[in-house]
Parts: sequence; C-alpha cells; structure tokens
Amino acid sequence: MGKLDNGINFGELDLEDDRNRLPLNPHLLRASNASSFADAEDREYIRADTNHVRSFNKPQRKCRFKFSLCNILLCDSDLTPAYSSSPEARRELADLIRDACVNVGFFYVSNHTIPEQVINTAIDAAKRFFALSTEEKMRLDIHATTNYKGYTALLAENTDPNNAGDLHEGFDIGPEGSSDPVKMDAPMAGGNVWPPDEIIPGFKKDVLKYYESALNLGRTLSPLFALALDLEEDFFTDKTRNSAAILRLLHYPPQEAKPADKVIGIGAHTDYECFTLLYQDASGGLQVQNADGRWIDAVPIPGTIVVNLGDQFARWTNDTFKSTPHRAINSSGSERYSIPLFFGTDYEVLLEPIRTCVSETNPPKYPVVKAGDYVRSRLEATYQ
Ligand SMILES: O=C(O)CCC(=O)C(=O)O
Ligand SMILES: [Fe+2]
Repeated sequence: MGKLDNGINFGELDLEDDRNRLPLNPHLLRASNASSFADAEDREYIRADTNHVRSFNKPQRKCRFKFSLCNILLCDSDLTPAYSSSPEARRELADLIRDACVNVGFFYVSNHTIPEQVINTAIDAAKRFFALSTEEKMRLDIHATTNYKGYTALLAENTDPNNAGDLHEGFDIGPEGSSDPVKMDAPMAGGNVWPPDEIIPGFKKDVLKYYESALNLGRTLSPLFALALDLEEDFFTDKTRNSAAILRLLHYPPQEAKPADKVIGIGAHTDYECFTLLYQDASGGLQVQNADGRWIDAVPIPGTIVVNLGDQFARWTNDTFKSTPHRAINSSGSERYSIPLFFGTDYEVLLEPIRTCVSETNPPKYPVVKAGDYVRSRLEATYQ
C-alpha cells in the first residue's frame, strides 16, 4: 500500500490476469507506474501532469485515461459547494463530470455532503437487519410485493444471465410518505415494506435518513449533469420531483476470489436508472469493465461515494453518457456491506432523446419509453 499526499491509501498496480488496480487520478497513475498500459497520448499527459503542482482540494484536471476513474471533489475544503459559488466554478466542475461520464461512466465524489454519521448509522441498520432470522426477513419477501420492495434472499437475484445467482442479500425501499408521492397509477406505484420496529428499533428512521441524504446528493448532482450535457441547469428539476429513487442495503458474505460455480457477489450488469450513488465499505470487491473488456478494481476510498451512470441516462442521452458494466465479488474474508441509491426520473417521464445528444449524423438509437415502464421491465427480468 502507498499513500497519496492527501493521506488516501491505495493499492499497488496489479496486472495479474484480467484485473488491474484502479488508477484513480494522475497522482495514482504516477505512483503506480500505470503508464505501462496507457496509450501514447495518455503517457504524454501523465508526464505533463507530474510537473503540475496542484492542491488536492481543487477539482482534479480532466480524466483522460481510457480506463481510469477520476476522483472529483464536489466542494472546497470548507464545504462551500464549488458549484454554487460562481457559474464559472459550476461549469468547471460540470466539464470534469462530462469527461468522466462520456469516457468512463464511473467516478468518485469527495466532500459529498452525506454525513459520515448518517452513513455509519445506515450501515449499522443494515447489519442489524441482515442478522435477523431468515424467517423474519422472508416476511418482507420482495417477490410478494407488486413494486419490487423488500427483502431479496441470497441467490434470489441473478443480475447476469450467464451466472447462476448473486451471492448477496438485499433490502429495497423507494420514496416513503413524501408530500408529493409517486402517482398511484404509475408503473412502480406502491409503498415500502418494513420490519416491525419492536424487532429492529430505529431501522426505518435510520434507513430513511440515509435515503433523504443520498437523494439530496442526487439533486445536487443533477444540475451538473445538465450543464455537462449543455442543457439549462434546471433541465432535470421538473423530471425528478417525485424522487423515484430506489435504495438498496446490500450484504455480501465472503467468498473465494475465483469461485468455480458462476456465483459471485453481484454478476456483471449495468444499472437501470439515471445514475447510482454507491457507498461501499472498506472490504473492496467492486469492479468496473473498461473499454477493452478488462475488469478494474474500484477500490474503496474513505470519505467518497462512487457515482456510476445507468441505462436510463444512456438511453436518454443517446449513449453520450456511458452506462458501464460492473460487478462485485467479496473476497475480503469478511462481511461486505454497500448501499446503492439508484437515482431515476419520475416514473411518468418519457425518455425522449435529449436534444443536445441527437443530430442528423447521430440519430436517436432507442425507442422512446416511459421511465417507470423501463425500470419495471428491468426489475421483472432480474427477479423472474
Ligand atoms: O455492492 C456494490 O458494490 C455494487 C452494487 C451494484 O452494482 C448494484 O446493486 O447495482
Ligand atoms: Fe450496479
């Protein structure tokens, strides 16, 4: 392990088989000799960057590496959001985000405003929930609901049709009791299911607190995505009023790094909504597929949230934004917990190609679909 000048630990580059350590940013690339697999242009950039002295508290320069993820700081160290201080600062940040979205589809955000204590409490809630008896958890079986909310048992989900099941258990919720609830006629309408407070005190409160914080981060990122697409900053505002976001608590038991039985933590897949905000604990195991089909470890970085784009965004942006395949395998030897929040549009929104993403030479690639119908069809395939 090495240490960046801002104190973040990172792993050594690992070129065995099809796995690499993830080069996060030019600091890491330099430190891990990643230039051995960068192309000529990137090598030039790495060299140039080596001589470039910057504060790590400023947004990093553009990520131009074919298979790296960038680490994007959303705020200055004093937590003043860079994007609200001036249009130029917001534009600069949006340019970084565009670069990550167009080239990679995955990036990390730091200083992201989900309080650490809210994260810790939600992880503790997840641990307490998954420690309940199978019988208790199965009372909330996701298959018994009409809107895919509740508990998914080990191997009950199969994200990659080439696999034999996913070695994780999960608990899904959507918006709860909002003043502007998901319309009852929408394709995913319906409430959440919760375990009784007597058997797991405070669970609902703790999970909803995380949901609210993560949703807030999604709403903070949305104008930046809009700017990144050369749209007016509030483009997504009236399309994401009902917070049609799904939150999952996930628990991955430990397993061997190379299981023979086609059962891994979560099989290769792309996400269904616009973008995902993922908290992962320190176990590691998340991998992202690069343009060459190689699996890159998205190593956990303390204090960050991983952002990855999903298929709603890819369709909506006519593939300008990348929805990148990823998977997870928990070979850490201990239990792994993660919490993705899938930030989608309101379910009644039509995913018509965004005007800045189509042209005569780049015609629409996907039929127009209603967001809720789309998410529902993907969930049906996952849980069939
Ligand atoms: O647990 C993780 O790190 C990834 C989870 C994931 O990809 C998903 O739930 O879609
Ligand atoms: Fe995913």
